Amino acid sequence: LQKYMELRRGVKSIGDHPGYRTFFSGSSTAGNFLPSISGISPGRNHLMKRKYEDHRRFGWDAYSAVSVWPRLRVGYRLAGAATIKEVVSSRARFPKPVKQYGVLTFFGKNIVASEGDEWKRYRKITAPSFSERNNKLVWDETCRIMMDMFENVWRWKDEIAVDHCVDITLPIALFVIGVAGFGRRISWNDDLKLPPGHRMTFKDALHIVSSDVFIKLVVPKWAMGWTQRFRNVQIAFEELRLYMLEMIRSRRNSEKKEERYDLFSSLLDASEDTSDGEAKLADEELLGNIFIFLVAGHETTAHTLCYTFGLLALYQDQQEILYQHIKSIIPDGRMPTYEEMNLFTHSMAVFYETLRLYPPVTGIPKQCAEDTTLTVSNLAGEKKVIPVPQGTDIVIDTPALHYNPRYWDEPNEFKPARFLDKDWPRDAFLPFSAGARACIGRRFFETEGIAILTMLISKYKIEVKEEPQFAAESFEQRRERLLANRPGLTLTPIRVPLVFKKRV
Ligand code: HEM
Repeated sequence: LQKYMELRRGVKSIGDHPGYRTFFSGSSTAGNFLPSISGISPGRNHLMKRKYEDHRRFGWDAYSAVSVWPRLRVGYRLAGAATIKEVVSSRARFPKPVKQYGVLTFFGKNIVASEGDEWKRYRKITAPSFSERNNKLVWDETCRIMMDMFENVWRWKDEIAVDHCVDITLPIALFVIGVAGFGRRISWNDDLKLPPGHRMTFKDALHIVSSDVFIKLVVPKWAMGWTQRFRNVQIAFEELRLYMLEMIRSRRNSEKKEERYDLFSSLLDASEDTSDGEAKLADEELLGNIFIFLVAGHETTAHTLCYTFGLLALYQDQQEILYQHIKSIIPDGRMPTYEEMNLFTHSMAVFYETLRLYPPVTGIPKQCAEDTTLTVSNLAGEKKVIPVPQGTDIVIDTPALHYNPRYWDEPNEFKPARFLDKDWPRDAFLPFSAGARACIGRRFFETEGIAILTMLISKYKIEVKEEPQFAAESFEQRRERLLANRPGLTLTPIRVPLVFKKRV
């Protein structure tokens, strides 16, 4: 009865604006496991599963979500471009709920898990690291990694089949962040000997930390010794920390400082330069921030590449358009250069269309800092002012925004050309968020992604791997199977089996 009264109070505080009324909130631990059950939980992964459908059902581009366990939570899920713009541009009124990110501070405080003056300081110190010189490094190193893969791993074979495309995209993204983030070249056939005093190579530590970070997030400290996998994760975290401290020490001690443009070195330099009176980063903060670049930049990139390859395998006509465009810029198949990056407009359009359909971050949380209101609208063009009490959870529902038919014609279709139109609706495309807290690594990803896509498509044709058990499926069934996803740290493709065929 008490919970029922709480629910009534919550619903009243938002003027009974339509939406979910459930026992568990969608973002609670239980809500992350339970399926959709009326009155109990909106369901696991419901933002991506429902896309725009809940907004259509509740009649507005913002619906409410009121839940009572373990405490009363009142929230809105936004899918209207103008309302979202208002939220992301008012950082003081709608700050980031940093408590939800506390678990990302194992190595130290950082730019993702902070707000207010602390965040401002981190952003100011880290932003210059994402420089033009770093982008060029990203481009050159990505091309080198791809060439290394063609020559030494694929050995220019006519056909390469993979059971799950992330088996390729995760290592590529890891190698790029390894060199452009940490300043350490690691490669496909890396058989580095274990350095003295270490229990794991840098490559293994980086790989385990970035792919199993969720274990560290969900398993309590006292249970980390329970299984071999947990133990390895624990060791990998300790080892990565050790490697990073060694890197800091060796660079501080080296007499002649060579010019380096990886994020780690730039951050180290910036944190030592206190000429403008800014307090320098403590070692813990340096570790915290560089670690967060690894977490934020690895999986997002790898999963986006995986969806891109999957979509191009399904839509052969789109792949051919892309191939012809790439060929028109590098007809002789040579290595593309960083200076040419902006010419690959079709490659960028393919990425944007992939990110529209499969945004890696499906809900961007904000919290309301004061009693206020928001204006929302709907498909019929009606407007309404809704009350937003202090403490309301706001979620920018990227899948709903990206599939909202007000902005996107045939939203379920894969049509990269929509991004070639100079008037495409920028405010309705938020895979990198927007405003002051937008992704700082956007250009890093775009540089890396375009280099990978351009090199791969110019040399190989991507097809769906044929498997006898799926021989009779329709195109729609095949698309659904290939692009099926589950929630993880970021939206995670389940299994994308592909074949890469060498172009003649
Ligand atoms: C497809 C690729 C990527 C996507 C879709 C993506 C998406 C996002 C989103 C949605 C946010 C806002 C998160 C929030 O408000 O909680 C964000 C923030 C951030 N991203 Fe990315 N990201 C990508 C790649 C990268 C890369 C490659 C890096 C670094 C190398 C990076 C570093 C960061 C950092 C440090 C922040 C926090 C910025 C701040 O709070 O000031 N991201 N990203």
